[in-house]
Parts: sequence; C-alpha cells; structure tokens
Amino acid sequence: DAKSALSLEEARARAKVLREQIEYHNRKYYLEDNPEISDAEWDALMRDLIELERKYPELVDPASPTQRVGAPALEGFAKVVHEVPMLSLANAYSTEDLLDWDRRVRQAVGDGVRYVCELKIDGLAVALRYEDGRLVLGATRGDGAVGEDITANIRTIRNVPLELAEPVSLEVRGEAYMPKREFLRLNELREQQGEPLFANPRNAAAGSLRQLDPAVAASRRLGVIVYQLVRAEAHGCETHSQALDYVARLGLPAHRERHVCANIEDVIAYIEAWADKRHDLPYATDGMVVKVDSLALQARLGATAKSPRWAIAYKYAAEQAETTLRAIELNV
Ligand SMILES: NC(=O)c1cc2c(=O)c3cc(F)ccc3oc2nc1N
Repeated sequence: DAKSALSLEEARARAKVLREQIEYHNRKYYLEDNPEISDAEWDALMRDLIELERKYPELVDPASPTQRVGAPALEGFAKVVHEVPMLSLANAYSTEDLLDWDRRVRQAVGDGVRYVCELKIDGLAVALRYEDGRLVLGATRGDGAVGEDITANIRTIRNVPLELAEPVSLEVRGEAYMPKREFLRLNELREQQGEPLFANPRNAAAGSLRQLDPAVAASRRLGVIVYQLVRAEAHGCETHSQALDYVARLGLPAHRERHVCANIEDVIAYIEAWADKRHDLPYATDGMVVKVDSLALQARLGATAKSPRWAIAYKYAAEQAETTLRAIELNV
C-alpha cells in the first residue's frame, strides 16, 4: 500500500543499514566467534534485504550479501585447471622430523631463514579467483592440477567477499572449514531429524561443498581462511607474511593465528605453546604449518611433484592416529 512504500532514497538507505548489520554480525560470528544474534535473527535480516531488493531492483548490487544464494542446482561440477598446481604439504610427526626439515632447508639456502607458523585448519583446500576485484571462481584442489568448479557453493560462504576493496585480479588458496559451533548445531539438528551425523567438521565442510544444490551449502555456516596468495611477488610482496597482510587489507579472511620465528627452536616452542590452546579456537585444527617466510627463498627451494620444499605440516599427536568417532560417517 502507498504508505508503506519507501522512496527509492529511503529504500537505498535501508538497504545500506541492512548490509552493514549483516556484515557486522558476520564479523562477530567468524572473527570473534561470539555471535550476538541467533541464526534465525540473522536469516530475518537477510530476508528483509532480499525483499527490499526485490521491490527496488535498482538497489541490487553484485556485492550485496543477497547475491550469494539463488544459483540453480547443477548437474555436475565443471573441471578447473590450476595454472599454479595446488600441492599438498609434507608431514612432520616429531621434533626430529622438524629438525631434519630445517637442516635440509638451511643446507639449500643458508642460515638465518625466518619461518612463519600457522595453525593448520582441518578443512578442505580451495582456490578463489578474483578478476578486477570480483569473485569469479571457487575450485577444489582435486588432484592438484585439475579441480572442480564449486563457485556457486563458494559464493554462499559469508566471510568470502564477493568483491574486494580494490579492483585487483588475483588468486588465493585457503581452507574451507565448518566452525565448531556450526558443526555442533548441525549435528544436533540431524540427531533430531534422525539423519546420520557428521563424523568431524572436515567431513561436514567437504560434504557441504560437494552438494550440487548451492541452497544446501548456503544453509551451512561455512568459512574460509586464506593461507596463500598465488604469485605474491607479482603483487609486490617479498614475504608470505606481507602477502597475507595484503589480502587482508583487500577484505579477504587471511589466516590470523600466525607467528614469525627466527629459527626452528622458536617454531618448536610455538608448536608446544599451541598444543592445548588450539582446542579453544573456533575451528578444528590438526597441526601447525611451518613455511619459509621469504618468497625469494621459497622460489629457490621449489617443490617436488607433490609438495613444496619450503613448507611442512607438523601433526599433533592427537590427530596422528585418525581418531574414529562413534558417529556414523556421512557417506556423501
Ligand atoms: N590447512 C591449513 O591451515 C593450511 C594448508 C596449507 C596448504 O595445504 C599448503 C599447500 C601448499 F602447496 C603450499 C602452502 C600451503 O599452505 C597451507 N597453509 C595452511 N595454513
């Protein structure tokens, strides 16, 4: 009716407020793991915005959170070639393994190598491509050379920006994960509905992103944490740390639990320090990734067919023996 119709300017202002509220609550959920509103209240904000944009189509903006959902279900996933192969990390299971790796690194590139440690998020590796600041592709690792195009599902992940702060073209690699809070909520729901439970957050995240209908992924609060900028030196970075600071400034959720160490002894101390503390993080972890920080030294060390020589994943004992939980593993 006439009285409830807003002027375009009022509608534009209302849409701006709703988008800011949605982004604010995203930060509270993902960055602080301390949501102020319930999922239902969050969904209501989104519904209001969708309704407003339906009534005033000129308000629709490709970066609006409403542009995340609505893609039709797919018949299958298209293939994506990774220009820069998505390799996997070699593992270290003991301090000895770390010391051996450090010795090999120093033999190859000399002493004084600085390392950066990052908690190893237990999810699944994804590649995100942006062209002129717009998200154009999300892909799985696949076999490292060819992955699956899961763009429609990646777009539903609320902490993945649909548009960067600058119109930059780049590709990042990151870990898609299901926050522990969401894992518990989802399994409670499935228990009530008599559906099989997810065995762990990694399987739950993988199962969600393998769904052909993006509405399913959209119904699960997944997150992504960026752990690498591809060809970072082409973006003017000299170290991995600078690369993560750069992508964070663009609005990407760069890995925040990271620490630069001057030598392997400090790395070992940092790993020890997080052995228990890591259980308080909002996401599941299964180790610590240790990387040579200098991009020039990374290039000199290179990679084998499978793994980079400039990085290694230390696995915490608890996860070395894959603990099988009582829950029935969802066979997606
Ligand atoms: N799960 C993780 O938290 C995580 C995973 C990887 C990788 O898989 C990875 C694979 C590479 F070939 C090179 C660097 C990497 O860095 C990584 N850094 C991380 N923090």
